[in-house]
Amino acid sequence: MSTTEPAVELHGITKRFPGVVANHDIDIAVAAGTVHAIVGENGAGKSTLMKILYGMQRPDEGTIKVNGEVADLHSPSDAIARGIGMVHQHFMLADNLTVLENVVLGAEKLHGIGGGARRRIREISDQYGLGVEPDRLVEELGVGARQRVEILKVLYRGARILILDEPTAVLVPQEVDELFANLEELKREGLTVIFISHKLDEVLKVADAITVIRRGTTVASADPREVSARQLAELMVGSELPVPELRESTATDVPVLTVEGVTVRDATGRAVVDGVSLTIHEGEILGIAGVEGNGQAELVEAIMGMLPVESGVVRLGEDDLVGRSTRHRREMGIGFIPEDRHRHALLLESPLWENRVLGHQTRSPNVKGILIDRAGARRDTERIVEEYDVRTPGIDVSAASLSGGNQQKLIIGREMSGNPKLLIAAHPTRGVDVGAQSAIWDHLRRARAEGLAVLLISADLDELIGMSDTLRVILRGRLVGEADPATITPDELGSLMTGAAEGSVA
Ligand SMILES: Nc1ncnc2c1ncn2[C@@H]1O[C@H](COP(=O)(O)OP(=O)(O)OP(=O)(O)O)[C@@H](O)[C@H]1O
Repeated sequence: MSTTEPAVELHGITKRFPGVVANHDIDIAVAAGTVHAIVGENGAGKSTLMKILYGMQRPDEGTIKVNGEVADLHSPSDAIARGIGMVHQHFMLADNLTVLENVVLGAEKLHGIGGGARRRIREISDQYGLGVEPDRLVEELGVGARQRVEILKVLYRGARILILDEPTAVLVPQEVDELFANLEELKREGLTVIFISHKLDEVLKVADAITVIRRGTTVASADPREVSARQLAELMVGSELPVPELRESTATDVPVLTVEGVTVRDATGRAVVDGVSLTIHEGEILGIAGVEGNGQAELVEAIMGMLPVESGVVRLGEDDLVGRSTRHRREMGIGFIPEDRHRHALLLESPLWENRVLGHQTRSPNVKGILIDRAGARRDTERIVEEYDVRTPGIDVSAASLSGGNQQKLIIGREMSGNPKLLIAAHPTRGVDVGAQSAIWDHLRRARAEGLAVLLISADLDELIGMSDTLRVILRGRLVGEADPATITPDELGSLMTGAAEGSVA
């Protein structure tokens, strides 16, 4: 470890929200020129801490030092002025603009909007091996390339300290390797990277130092050369490292979901889902692997009735779903965990118990006659909070006040209630810590043993391989391959997903 001044020192940081102490007396020193990982359970306080360091939130107590100087950060622009940049998990780029336009937006004063800016972008791209082309349209770029644009955007503004929020959640293994190579470049140039991750094996691979946060406070510093993923998980949650595994098949030959020749077109007439056929049986989990943006989201939306299908058949059991509303489909027995929980699964400003009712307002225990049964809904929300370990001070706080992982646990509890026949699960454990993830996998396994059919979409290839009975690969809207989850490795699956390998891997 370097003996120079730490790039960032957080000392005695405390942040309170009504009913919750999100950060309590946190001390962290991040050495300059290193990659420093922050790990911890859902709700441990990681995002809050990063928001404080990026000036988005003010601590109630404590001091922040940047390069040895006390920094009073009132806003992200204060943070940027100190050389701190943040790359959010949800990319914030405008699709219909070029890379250059995206990068200079709001930073026109630095190098203009023309040749000077283009030169600077090329310079940064070359310096750190980012491979960013200033004149490409962002919509033409894959996920990994977009992330590199986000990183470049931050560097363009002069950041020497980068905060990355779960940067690998959306990447396939090959892209993760590329990102890590980029981080090495940044380090070599003396930059400092702080990142949050739930993927402990990746943390061990790339971090120089690890800080574990538990229930709002720093409980340990771990040396990645000396701890195992299991030990790290134990430091975080005090329990064993789970593995997603289900080998004994419970699949029957009773079809629950039948999709035949389904095609969906986007506004420009392009087939985003192109003649997709699949069947999921009782007790079967069918996983779909694909690089984001290859039609899996549209397939899910077509099955849920959120996008019209141009042709093809979608059946639940014997019942034709085409033309039915999303609400009707839910009432027929489909649970739905959408990809974008903020847009499609939660009313952020509403209390947890109202979110329990959302999408389930016509079903027990939420109704009595034709009226909402407030007491019934509240009781059932308490049950979900208990069974799914949703960390919250109560069921009357707003969904917005929960940490990301705890919001997700609430949604899963809601969608698993009422014993659905089919569960459509898009990235069910994204942003969820290892302990909660294993609990969710257990819930899914149990429901599967009782006959639940699941369509699983996930960017977490270990989850996809570990949980699926049947594994299909989607590429440019078509199902292009089938893989055997018992034998395929994440790397092989990643190659199928990017089209680098053809056909099926037995
Ligand atoms: N704006 C807010 N209002 C009230 N409580 C909040 C707010 N933001 C965060 N909290 C609470 O602070 C605690 C820490 O949340 P934070 O989002 O920092 O956790 P996290 O470690 O990032 O979790 P995750 O891994 O689930 O994203 C949680 O109990 C959360 O409910």
